[in-house]
Amino acid sequence: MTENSRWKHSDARLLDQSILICRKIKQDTITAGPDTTSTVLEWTFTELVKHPRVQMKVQDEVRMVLKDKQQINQDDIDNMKYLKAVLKETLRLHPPVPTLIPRVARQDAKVMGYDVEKGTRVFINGWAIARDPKVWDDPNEFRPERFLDCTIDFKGHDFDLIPFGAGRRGCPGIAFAMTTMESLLANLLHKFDWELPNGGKEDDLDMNEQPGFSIRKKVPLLVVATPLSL
Ligand code: HEM
Repeated sequence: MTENSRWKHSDARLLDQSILICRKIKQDTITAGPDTTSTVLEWTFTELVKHPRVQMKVQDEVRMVLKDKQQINQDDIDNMKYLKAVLKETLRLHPPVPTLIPRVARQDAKVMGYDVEKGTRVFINGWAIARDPKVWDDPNEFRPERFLDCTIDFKGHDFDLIPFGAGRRGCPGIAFAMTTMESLLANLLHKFDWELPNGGKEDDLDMNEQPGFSIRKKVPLLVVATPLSL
């Protein structure tokens, strides 16, 4: 093998590896993206139908900001503080990846007095952390107002709220996910009112969770959308 062909061989291997990594990223992105965002939106509508007061309040905000506008832009979304609080509260109560992605300890460590041996598989229960009564008042209540005057955010700096994980392997899709969910939610609340079919009552809603890649509703949500102009 000539010097030149050796280089070609290693180049080809590098290229193969890069293609594999790109495929993996694409695969992760395709599976991690739509499933999680649609799960959060389904829970958001479930909570809004269950809490008509909140639905009315967030619709008032969206309709006041948008008026007759048909196209939403980022400035409009930035003026929707309550809509952002509604999404945050949904992510707190219904994080779609509740125990994050497991980690393996690369070396022996001591965490808050506990010994974690090298090789231990560690799950972080973000779901339980976000319902910890030591941190959250009425932790099981859906109350978006708690986020109006609160600096706790979900970007990985406040460990009380980590629906997107944190650190080097935290979710890279956070900005994309939030922009998608905020604009979808604003559009759907701007144009439609949402209620249960056949005069169903809020208490009839099944709030059970279905385990899977993301924690969806066990019974899919069925709602009636009434266009605003009717
Ligand atoms: C509401 C929407 C989403 C939620 C709640 C969410 C949540 C998460 C969580 C909890 C992790 C694990 C982080 C950790 O263990 O620290 C993760 C990883 C990941 N997410 Fe998301 N995600 C969402 C949307 C998206 C979107 C839209 C994309 C892509 C466009 C995406 C791509 C990824 C990828 C590629 C990883 C693996 C990162 C790595 O292993 O380094 N996610 N996500």
